[in-house]
Amino acid sequence: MIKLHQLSKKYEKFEAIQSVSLTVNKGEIHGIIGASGAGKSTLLRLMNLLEMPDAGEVEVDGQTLTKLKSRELRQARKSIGMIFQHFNLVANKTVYENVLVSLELSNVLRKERPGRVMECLRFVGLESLMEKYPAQLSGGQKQRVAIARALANKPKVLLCDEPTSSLDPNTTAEVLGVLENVNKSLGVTIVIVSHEMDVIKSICTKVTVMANGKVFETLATTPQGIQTIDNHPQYFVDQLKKDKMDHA
Ligand SMILES: Nc1ncnc2c1ncn2[C@@H]1O[C@H](COP(=O)(O)OP(=O)(O)OP(=O)(O)O)[C@@H](O)[C@H]1O
Repeated sequence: MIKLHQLSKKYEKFEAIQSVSLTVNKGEIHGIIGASGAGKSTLLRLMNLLEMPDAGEVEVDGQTLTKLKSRELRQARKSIGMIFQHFNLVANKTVYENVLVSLELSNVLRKERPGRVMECLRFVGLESLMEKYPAQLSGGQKQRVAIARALANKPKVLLCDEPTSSLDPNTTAEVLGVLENVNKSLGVTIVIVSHEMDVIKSICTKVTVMANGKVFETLATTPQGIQTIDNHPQYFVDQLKKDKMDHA
């Protein structure tokens, strides 16, 4: 589904990505993990040419993006959705309007838009919040709006840049559940950049470890399942007391 061939990217003289080749197969949930500065986000942004490589090729769904003219690239990008750590929602638009924007931008027929927006909101379980504004939502709800917006154009690939890094453990679990559902029931291939090992282990079927702008290793993994924690205040008290005893 995604093939990167000897990709390189420099910022001034700094080589952020150094001749990286990587294949993401159709249907995978492919994790990318590594230390801060390893090049994970840059590599993800190269997959839809949000960053242009200095050298190498990017192929997505059989099309070599790096060879396309700007109009063709805009068309090809419709099959690549993206979500971000800080959600990137439009603050003065409602949940409904935030999803609608992506259909307006891609010139979907006007009469088809309302049905498609509602379909996406239903998928992420947010129909009842369609009139709310982003500031009225929790972090998990905001990320679900962003997922609905990314799904609006029926992408084949969803790129996720630290999608749960601003969220608490249970909200992380909620968002990971939605992403797993996007993969399983819609057949969307997912690439997820995270520095959180638990996130990567929970849903990924393949993981690439990056270091210093290079692929250190890519390995197949068995998803361990999504963990939730007890949200009851006594749980936190018990954990704090346990830690104190462990260090006594
Ligand atoms: N637009 C930019 N201009 C200059 N340097 C950049 C730019 N984007 C990234 N870099 C540098 O490239 C390197 C890789 O950055 P990148 O964000 O891809 O790493 P990362 O592995 O995602 O790290 P983190 O987990 O901290 O986000 C870093 O040293 C970063 O400072």
